[in-house]
Parts: sequence; C-alpha cells; structure tokens
Amino acid sequence: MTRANLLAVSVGNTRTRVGAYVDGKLVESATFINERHTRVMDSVKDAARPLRDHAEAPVVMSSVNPAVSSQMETELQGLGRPLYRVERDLPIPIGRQLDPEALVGEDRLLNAAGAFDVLKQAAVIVDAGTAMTVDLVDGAGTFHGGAILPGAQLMLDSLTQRTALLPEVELSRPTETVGHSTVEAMLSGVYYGQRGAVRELVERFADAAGQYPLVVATGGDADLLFREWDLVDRIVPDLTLMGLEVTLRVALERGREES
Ligand SMILES: Nc1ncnc2c1ncn2[C@@H]1O[C@H](COP(=O)(O)OP(=O)(O)O)[C@@H](O)[C@H]1O
Ligand SMILES: CC(C)(COP(=O)(O)O)[C@@H](O)C(=O)NCCC(=O)O
Ligand SMILES: [K+]
Repeated sequence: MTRANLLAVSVGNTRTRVGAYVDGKLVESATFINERHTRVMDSVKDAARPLRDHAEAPVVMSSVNPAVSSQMETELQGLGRPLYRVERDLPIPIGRQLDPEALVGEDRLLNAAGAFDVLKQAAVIVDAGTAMTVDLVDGAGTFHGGAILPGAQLMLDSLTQRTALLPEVELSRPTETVGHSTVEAMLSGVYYGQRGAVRELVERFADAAGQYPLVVATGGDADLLFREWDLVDRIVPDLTLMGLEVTLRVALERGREES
C-alpha cells in the first residue's frame, strides 16, 4: 500500500488547517485563523518541519475561500515543493450524484472521501464550521450533496447584527435549556437549533438512503455541539486533512498503475 508524504492545507472561511503526513500518518497538525495571515505562513512552516527529510513531499491544498487561498498559494510555492490543488490538479476520489453544473465545496467532497476511505459504508457527514454542512455518502461511496445552514457562531452573529437589542455572544454550551436571560436564550436557541437540524436531516437522509447511516462530525464547533451525544457516532477533527491524504494516495496509486 502507498504511504503518502505530504503537507495538507485546507482553507476554510474562518480558519486554515494544516497537517504533515509522513508515511501516511498525520504527525503534526495545526489550525490558524485566516485573518492573521502572516502568522499563518510562519505556522505553516512549523507544521511542515516533520517533512524536512522529504523534500519531494508535495503540498496538497484545498480551499472554499479564494481570497485567502490565492495569496496563500503563492506563498506556499516558496516552500520549494510541488504544489497541487485538489480538483484542479488532483481529482478528489469520491463518486458524485449531483446536478451537472453543481459547484460543491472542496471541503465537503474531501470530508466525504476521507470518511468513506475509512468507513466503507453509508455515512452522514456533519461539518460544523462557519457554515454547517450535512451531507450524504451512500454505501457505494457516492456523494449525494445534502444541506447547508448557518454555523453556530454565524447564527449568533446574525442575531446581533440584525436586531437592535440582542448582544454580541460567543458560542458556548448553554447552562439552561429554558434560557432565563437573553444570552442563555440565544445560546439555547442556537445550540439546540443546530442539534435539532442535524437530527432532522439525519433522519430524512436515512429515509432517502433506505438505511441508517453512520454519523461523522468535524469542524471547529463539532466538539462543543456534539460531544457525548449518541446521534453522532464519531467526531473526527482532521477529516478534511484525511480527505487530502487519500486524494494524493489514490493519485499516486493510479500513476503507478499507468506506468
Ligand atoms: N480560535 C478560534 N477562532 C475562531 N473560531 C473558533 C476558534 N475556536 C473554535 N472556533 C469555532 O470554530 C468555528 C469555525 O470552524 P472551522 O471548522 O474552523 O470553520 P471553517 O472551516 O469554516 O473555516 C467558529 O464558528 C467558532 O465557533
Ligand atoms: C458550504 C461552505 C460555505 C462551507 O464552508 P466552511 O464553513 O467549511 O468554511 C463551502 O463548502 C462552500 O462555499 N461551498 C460551495 C457551495 C456548495 O458546496 O454547494
Ligand atoms: K463547514
């Protein structure tokens, strides 16, 4: 089996995740806020340190945030490694059943590819990031799309921005279900609203799929929202990086078959 070496970089709308894979194993990973761009590049170099004896190991990059990633791509070229963008240079190895013109976020496809590579069975993948995505992969490894809704912090921010009286609130677990203050009421609405959306969508996707899928969660808010909740089978913080690793591994295996 191929054991890939790579620096995996995934640019989201809030943060960028970086992971160094040595012999197919994630040995270093880090997450950075996009706004602190110069510090991000320093930290990317730190994260790449385990690959110093693997000068041939490429950077494999994905993005759902072109403004951030176009500048970052130029800077990553400075590492002196080959740089591949998923979908442009390397196809994400996951089947798709979508509208012909559909534009799907690379993070959604990578999560699906990463999950199916390990699970080999039908799964619903929940990515609790800036936006929340809830997607269906069937038992044959085909991505069917799913649902997109505002992420938890985005819900809170939009309440603050579009009302006169609601305050700025940072996401945390509500301490009461029936909120006895404005802040607790906002936290309860968002926390149980997000969980309720996931429950409803998982049940509907299970109906559509004709089987009950595994539920896998990732993203910056997954732990806060889903920890110790039996509806979610696994929380996998590095799922998008796993998708980048399988993308390179499959491309290397195909290259070997062809030569
Ligand atoms: N240090 C942090 N900075 C920003 N957001 C954070 C931080 N730690 C946790 N979060 C949470 O992570 C969410 C973003 O998730 P993430 O997976 O990083 O998003 P994206 O993939 O869209 O960039 C935010 O809504 C926030 O609630
Ligand atoms: C849905 C998303 C905004 C999620 O981004 P994220 O919250 O992970 O930063 C992103 O995957 C995206 O821009 N997708 C393009 C449209 C689509 O997937 O259908
Ligand atoms: K997301």
